[in-house]
Amino acid sequence: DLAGDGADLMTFRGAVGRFVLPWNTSVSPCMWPGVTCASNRVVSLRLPGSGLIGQIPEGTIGNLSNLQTLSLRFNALSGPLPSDLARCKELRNLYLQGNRFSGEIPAFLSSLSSLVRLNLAENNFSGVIPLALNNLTRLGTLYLESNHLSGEIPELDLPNLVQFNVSFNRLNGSVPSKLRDKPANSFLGMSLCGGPLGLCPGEISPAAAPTGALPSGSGSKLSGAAIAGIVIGTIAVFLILLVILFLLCRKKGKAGAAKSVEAKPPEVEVALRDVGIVDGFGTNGVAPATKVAASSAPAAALAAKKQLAFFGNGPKVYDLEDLLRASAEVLGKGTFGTTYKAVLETGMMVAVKRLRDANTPEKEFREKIDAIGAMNHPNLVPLQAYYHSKDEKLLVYDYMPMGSLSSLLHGNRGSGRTPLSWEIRTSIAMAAARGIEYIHSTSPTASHGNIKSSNILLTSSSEARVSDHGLAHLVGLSATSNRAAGYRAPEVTDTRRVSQKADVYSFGVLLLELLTGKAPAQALLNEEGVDLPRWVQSVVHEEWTSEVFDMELLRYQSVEEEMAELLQLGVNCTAQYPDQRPTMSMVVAKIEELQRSSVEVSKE
Ligand SMILES: Nc1ncnc2c1ncn2[C@@H]1O[C@H](COP(=O)(O)OP(=O)(O)OP(=O)(O)O)[C@@H](O)[C@H]1O
Repeated sequence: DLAGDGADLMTFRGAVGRFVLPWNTSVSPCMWPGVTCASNRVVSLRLPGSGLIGQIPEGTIGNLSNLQTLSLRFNALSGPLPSDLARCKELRNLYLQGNRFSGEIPAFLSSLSSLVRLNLAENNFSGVIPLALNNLTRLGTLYLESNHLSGEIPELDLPNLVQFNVSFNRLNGSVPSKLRDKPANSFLGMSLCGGPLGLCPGEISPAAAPTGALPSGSGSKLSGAAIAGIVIGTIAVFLILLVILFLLCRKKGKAGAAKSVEAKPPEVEVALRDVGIVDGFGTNGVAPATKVAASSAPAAALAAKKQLAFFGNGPKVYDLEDLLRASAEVLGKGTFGTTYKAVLETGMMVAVKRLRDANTPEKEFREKIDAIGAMNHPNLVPLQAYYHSKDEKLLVYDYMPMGSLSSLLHGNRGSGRTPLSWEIRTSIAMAAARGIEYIHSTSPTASHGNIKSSNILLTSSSEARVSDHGLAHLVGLSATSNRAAGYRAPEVTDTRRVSQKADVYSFGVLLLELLTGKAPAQALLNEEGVDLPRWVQSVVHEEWTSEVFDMELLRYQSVEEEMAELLQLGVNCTAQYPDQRPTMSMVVAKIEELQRSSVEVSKE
């Protein structure tokens, strides 16, 4: 049980990390840095580069029988591996690279049949590579480089092996047939032969073999005319493809422009007032394509009487009249109404949200909006001002020029796309988590109520900020607001009563979205999306395969553990029962830890 796991971990700490592991027995082991639990057992222990030193005793980690991931890479651990590690039958990932482990590669490793990743590189292991590793039929990664292994490489036949390296050992002989598709840099620093390393002495090249299946040059020489035909044909096909591509791009460009969230300025400039705001002409719809009649005199008089209410002590650089004169462009239509980008005559840009169906009584509205306006945090989109009348409610926010995380992740997946790096993704996760943590810190019942990727907006320097805070409570989300469906915690039946733990659930979905690149159910207009928590868990249940991650993250091999941990955090946040989910403060602490460890890895 968990208490037993905790005691074993403390013994482990006493032996190899007494002064470096800040584990506190007054809290659950699941809260200790590096420890992850599931179903009340420790399932992963990740202590990369933590200053651990010495030999791991028996009866410590070996007792963690539910362990799936053990990462002790880049420490100063030495001696043989404890033999009771053989009892960790659930182990999938074993990262021990960069230590001083010695002795033979233990035979028991071959009995850990769940292993998917095994990394023993950069240690002092000696002896031969055991043939019994062939029992590990799920193995996808086998890294053994920079040890003192000797003898020939055995006939390894691992159907799922993708990553393989035995460089810089003392191996000899030839590369076994089933490993000949691996690149030459899997076998560096030794005098091996065969496969990618060239022919072994006495070996005949398959191409030179008289009955070789591959066509060899001399027998099938092409005539000059045939070659010319092929060249001309290829060029013609290429040109046709180019024309098709060009036509497709043009078509897509046109369609995209109509749909785009970050729409181009409309051809005919429309003032905010012209969409019917304040003077009551409009229907809260999309900006008309052509300029509509100038506002009527009564409307102007109304506007003159009414004023914007500003928050904060900064200079009030515009008034309602300036705002109504600003040129407007629809950014999108959301749950609460339509949002416009307004460019004031001074060139200042703001986002104006025109609330739909906001028939909250004035007093209550003002109280709630004052509370929203008083929120001040670097990871929240600041509410600058608001306007309230019986028929019209406007909220004026800072304009976020880089748009939303949703459009960044799912918009423009074509060739012109700039991939979202691991660093940007983690910093967005960090910023969003801090924004939500701040909201939760304002009162024990305070929540955002509508966390999703279209409500995470980015500043010009790609810093993320949470938007729409407080609106779910101000206006009340309609149960039919489907775009939030994929983010909604299972226990939420009344969308006005959203708890902090429901925000954690939505944030978990957002994390999974960031890592997989997939949109949750109904998050995108006209697209299906997937039930992300269920999908991730089904893939992960099979194996921690890289398939679950966004293709754009696959090049960040060095931080694959951090990625897996962030994914696990997303899974934990989307636990079915609210009290099994972490708090936002715990989430923030975990992401901070992962960010630190990513930076350390990148320095290695
Ligand atoms: N302050 C802002 N700066 C820049 N763009 C914004 C701003 N606020 C909203 N947007 C953009 O306007 C679009 C519409 O936003 P809006 O908040 O009205 O709807 P939503 O986020 O799609 O859904 P919901 O209303 O449920 O939050 C969003 O896609 C977002 O990118």
